[in-house]
Amino acid sequence: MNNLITYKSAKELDILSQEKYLIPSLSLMESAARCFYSAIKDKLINSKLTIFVAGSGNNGADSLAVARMAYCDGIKNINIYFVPGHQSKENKVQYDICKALEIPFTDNLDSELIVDGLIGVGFSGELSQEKRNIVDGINKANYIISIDCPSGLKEDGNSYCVKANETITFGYEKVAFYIGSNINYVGKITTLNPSFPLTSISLSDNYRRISYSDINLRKIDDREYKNKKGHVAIVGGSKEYSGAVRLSERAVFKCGAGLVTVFTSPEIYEVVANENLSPIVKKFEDLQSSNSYDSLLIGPGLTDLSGEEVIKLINLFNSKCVVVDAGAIKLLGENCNAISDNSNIIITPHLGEFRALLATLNIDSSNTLTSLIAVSKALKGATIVLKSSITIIYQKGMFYFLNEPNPALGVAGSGDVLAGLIACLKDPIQGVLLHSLAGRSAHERFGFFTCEELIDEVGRIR
Ligand SMILES: NC(=O)C1=CN([C@@H]2O[C@H](COP(=O)(O)OP(=O)(O)OC[C@H]3O[C@@H](n4cnc5c(N)ncnc54)[C@H](O)[C@@H]3O)[C@@H](O)[C@H]2O)[C@H](O)CC1
Repeated sequence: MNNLITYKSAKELDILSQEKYLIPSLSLMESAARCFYSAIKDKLINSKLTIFVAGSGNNGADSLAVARMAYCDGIKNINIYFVPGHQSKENKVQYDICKALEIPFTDNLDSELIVDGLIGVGFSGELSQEKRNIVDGINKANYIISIDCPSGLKEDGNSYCVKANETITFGYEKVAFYIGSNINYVGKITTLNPSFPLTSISLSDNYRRISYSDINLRKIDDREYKNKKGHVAIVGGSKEYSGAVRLSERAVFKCGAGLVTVFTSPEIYEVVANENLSPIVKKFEDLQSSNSYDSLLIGPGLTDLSGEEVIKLINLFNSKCVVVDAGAIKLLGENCNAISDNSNIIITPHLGEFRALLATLNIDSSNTLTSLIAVSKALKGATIVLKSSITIIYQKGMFYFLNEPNPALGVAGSGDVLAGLIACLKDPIQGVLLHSLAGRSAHERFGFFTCEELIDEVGRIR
């Protein structure tokens, strides 16, 4: 798990390094520029002309410092494109050095390689038209390397910004990289530590990037009997969507559960009961107690229950893990007040379902992270798994991001499998990681795949 930080915290890190740990600002900047220069030196040598874009803040100062290091190292095919404004004191120092060294300045952005130091984590609000024109000019280059973050990258998505091929960021990756479609503007990410005393500073930020190395599935003992391996109740299925509940059920078994009971619509009871040999199959009305079950998954293919009926079942499992997916998610909004306190709900919406939920709950949708907090609060502290090419999990005040895009996972039934895994493991992070890893492995094995193949891959990995 890696920390991610907001722009505000990145600035705090800078200030703490200077004020508490007495590292001079120019010394941090020198280290930042030095490690940045080492990382891009080969590209500078091989470029006919590199333009260093420098704004008037410390991001611009970094750009000036890197340009100076390259120049002093004998790389003369560089120009500086300086954007005047209210200059920080470090910027003034770096600017004066570049002028004294007579490094050429230009007002032309035509170049195959651009180092983008227009604005870093000091960015707020919107870019002026003048800055947008500069961003457009930068974006015409063949290759762009952004310092710390692409200039103009907003923390709430919807950015008008530099589209970098690479971003070399200082200290920690920034949360902004993983919001909305921002990742498309960041390019390859490298994280360098200039000399921030990272291990001495405890950040209050609640953002983590998760990866496959965080997979930590409960080991199933050799002698474990089916009752010990977990019993999952699944409520779902309708005449229109009879496959969803079956995919969830198979995913639960392949994930290691010993027992699954499916509660389904009377209309498809025969189909589900006859075509599936492993689960116990019952009708919706038969679910009267949570006693025999470890968790509940409600929603796959569900169309025939009312909001009141869904909430009643969720509340029945009040003290246990409840995963709410697909057809049940849309019923939550209008009935959220009826959800019991202290429930352990995990909802798994895709972006469309999440937007619909925001509309029903009358929550502002302009900032993904704040809207996740608001939805969780409205649903009595629910955990939210927001599914997209970057999955965001919001749980108990923490945000977890998984950035493992896989076009093959965007296939009918993929969400039913994920919901099944989370219900079986009773852990959204482990469920999301296992689903993603199985998707990657299935993609390598089959190319594009069906969910039956994905489920088999879950069994192999588990
Ligand atoms: N020791 C250090 O100082 C280190 C700094 N690093 C680098 O510093 C930047 C952060 O620098 P800061 O001066 O705080 O801010 P920026 O340069 O990112 O931006 C300020 C600059 O941008 C202008 N601005 C802000 N918002 C807008 C807007 N909406 N439209 C137009 N212009 C805007 C503002 O007016 C200022 O001129 C960090 O990213 C690092 O690159 C290193 O971390 C090393 C140590």
